[in-house]
Amino acid sequence: EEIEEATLRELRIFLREICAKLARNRTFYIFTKPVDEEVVPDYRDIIKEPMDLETMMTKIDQHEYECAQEFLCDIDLICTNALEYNPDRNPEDKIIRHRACTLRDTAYAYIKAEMDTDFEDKCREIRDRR
Ligand SMILES: COC(=O)N1C[C@@H]2C[C@@H]3O[C@]2(Cc2nccnc23)C1
Repeated sequence: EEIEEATLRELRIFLREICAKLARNRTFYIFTKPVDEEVVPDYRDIIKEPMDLETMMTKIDQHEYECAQEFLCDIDLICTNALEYNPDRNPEDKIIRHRACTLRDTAYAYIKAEMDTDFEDKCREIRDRR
């Protein structure tokens, strides 16, 4: 109902700012857009559920996140995809794995630092009720 819609609106505003801040960080450039299948033809043979920050921004606008935990699940997906597709000991793979882990840790830190725990609890209660 109306109070709940106001809460979800506030969540979307908060998540857009977190998502934009991550996308502005040049360390995370490789995660800002979907991996181009013309550039990397086998990517979608290996990674069954691609994810990136631009797709996440669209999901926010489509009301697909009802709490911060669901947003962080997609951050985790970006990270595990990168670890799975780039597993080798060569320098390029190591760099992208390090960037993926840094993206994950930075996202969790931003949300913990800037989100009221009882606001997240309220979002989860609304989600669980629906
Ligand atoms: C999240 O991004 C990734 O997991 N990848 C994996 C691909 C392998 C490597 O880096 C990527 C793009 C690319 N293009 C050309 C040649 N090699 C690469 C980005």
